[in-house]
Amino acid sequence: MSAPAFEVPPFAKRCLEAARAQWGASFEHPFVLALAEGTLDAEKFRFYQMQDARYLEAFADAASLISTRCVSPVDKLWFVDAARMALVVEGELHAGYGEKLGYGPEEIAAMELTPNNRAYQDHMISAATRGTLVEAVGALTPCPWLYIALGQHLLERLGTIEDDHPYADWLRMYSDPGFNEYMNEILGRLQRFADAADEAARERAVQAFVTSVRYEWMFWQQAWEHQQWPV
Ligand SMILES: Cc1ncc(C[n+]2csc(CCO)c2C)c(N)n1
Repeated sequence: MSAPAFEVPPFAKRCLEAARAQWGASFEHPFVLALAEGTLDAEKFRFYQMQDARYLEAFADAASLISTRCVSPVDKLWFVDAARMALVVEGELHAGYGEKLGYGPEEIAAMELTPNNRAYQDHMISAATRGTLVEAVGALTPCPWLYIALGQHLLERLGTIEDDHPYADWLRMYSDPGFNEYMNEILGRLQRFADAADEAARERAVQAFVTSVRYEWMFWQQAWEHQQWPV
């Protein structure tokens, strides 16, 4: 086992403990297993990536909204940067795959969101606008945390990511140790905002975190089944 890649403060531990079963389910999802093995159907990956491009816009909006609610300029700047990074860094990953898989910004903008994607986005934006600050950050945190934990876990399992692996760019992006600092920064803020809140607000933040972890699983699922609206 490698050393822990980043610090997990007590409140983040409490959140993770509350979401243990849902968190583990993502690691077992057939989409994730096939992605790691390189056997994932390209059409499923294309569907996922296009939905994800729109999801990242909502992540950036949630982070921007959170920045307006922070008091300290250092905290504001961190969330503004997180919004920017979601659009720029991950946008590059999407541009690369868009070229390979044949989709561009117009198709992404015109595409209908799946029910699960829409629900996840609405949950994050609702927590960012209607929740307390700790609840807003609680809803946002599973997004980077689960992917980075997953990326590091898959890298450990695969040993190395071969250049000819069809999803090498995706796997390399999320197993990049550069994200460890990002995780220390967001989990440290989650702790500080939890410390400044009352217990009722902390419990709501835990529940918002668990809900986002559920939606992370549902995001794999909507791509796996090419989810459609029932009517
Ligand atoms: C559904 C979904 N969940 C999580 C991520 C990963 N992610 C989104 S923003 C961010 C922080 C760095 O920009 C990370 C790691 C994703 N792409 N799609």
